[in-house]
Amino acid sequence: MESRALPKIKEIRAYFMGGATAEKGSGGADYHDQQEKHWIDDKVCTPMSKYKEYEQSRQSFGINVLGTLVVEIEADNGVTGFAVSTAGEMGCFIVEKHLNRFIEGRCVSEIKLIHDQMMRSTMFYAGSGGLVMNTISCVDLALWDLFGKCAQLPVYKLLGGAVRDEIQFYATGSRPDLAKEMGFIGGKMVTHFGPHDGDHGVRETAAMVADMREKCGPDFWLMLDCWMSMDVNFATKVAHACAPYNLKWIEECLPPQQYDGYREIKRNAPAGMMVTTGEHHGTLESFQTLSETGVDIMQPDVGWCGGLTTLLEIAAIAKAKGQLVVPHGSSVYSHHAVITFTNTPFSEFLMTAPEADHTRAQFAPILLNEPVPVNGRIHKSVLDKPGFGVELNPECKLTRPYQH
Ligand SMILES: C[C@H](O)[C@H](O)[C@@H](O)[C@@H](O)C(=O)O
Ligand SMILES: [Mg+2]
Repeated sequence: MESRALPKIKEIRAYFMGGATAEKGSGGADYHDQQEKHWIDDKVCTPMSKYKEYEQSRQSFGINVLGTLVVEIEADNGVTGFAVSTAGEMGCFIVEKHLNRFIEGRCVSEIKLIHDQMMRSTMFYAGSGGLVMNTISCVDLALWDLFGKCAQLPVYKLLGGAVRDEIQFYATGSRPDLAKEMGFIGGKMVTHFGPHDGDHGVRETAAMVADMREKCGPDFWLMLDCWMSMDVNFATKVAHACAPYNLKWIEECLPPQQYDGYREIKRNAPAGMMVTTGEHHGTLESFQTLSETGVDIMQPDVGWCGGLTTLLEIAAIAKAKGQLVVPHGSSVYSHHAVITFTNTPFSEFLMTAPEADHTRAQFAPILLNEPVPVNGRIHKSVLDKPGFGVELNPECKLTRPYQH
């Protein structure tokens, strides 16, 4: 039986929403771009926190300057796939003025060839991740969405199908106690103190964990997300200060490339406490190096690491090493991947409700039909729609700044 002829790609288009040129609070894939008084911007400790003027708000130093990139790819049969990521207007330039040449005219199934050409052709300016890798990731995800829509299959079935009936989630936010009531398996909190706060910062962080342990009982998972803000000594002290409260893991203590530091923290961590990182790592090679440090969980963001094509390769590296791969919260783009991974027993759901007191779509408002966990879970049947199963919200004002 001949395989059905698949269409060719007619046009790729890039739009943006939010970012430095827009009103604050656009949300979307740049989910740090929220309104005032949101838990996600409440004195979260970052590498900038040692500068007093930037200590209170990550938006004050520009965490939300990029905005959302939307990539649309239309096939010659009229079917259109799309994806969103964090790259904004600058991502539009890269898509329309550089990457378009590798995409238009190709068959919708030539995802790996296009991915290789995007990676090789940007090597001279991509470095090891960041804006360019976010842009490539967004194109890759749009290609997978288009392929699924042309094949009339959900992406997870294109990848070989589910290895479990549902995905269980931990929640990232300021209220693990409420997350427990909503059925999540754990709660990850941000840290508010760093090395510049000295031992007072260690004590305050441990007190926060102790308080939440009191509220959540002995077995609910509690984790800390340090967002690159620490050094080896401070992270090690915090880990040991929180060990009595059964901290399950300490996440992203250091900047991405400090591999020796991660190896050191892993070596010095309390027995049984996991060390994790990865969301700001941006190439397959960096995950190979990270895997060799011995971290327990690698946490790539599928919208930032090179897309689904790279995430599949990262998952294989982790699997070979007996490590878990638990992608950074990236909505449907990671749900379709992780339900096919045997080394991803749970996943992250990032609470974008300002008080973290109810579930709200992570990329709200840009995706229609974006699923949220019910009782902390998403069943595979929820994913049974072509592609990634979401559509662009027509009410979101998108701008196409460049054409080719
Ligand atoms: C909650 C963290 O500070 C970040 O905002 C979040 O994006 C990421 O680190 C996470 O793991 O969810
Ligand atoms: Mg994190």
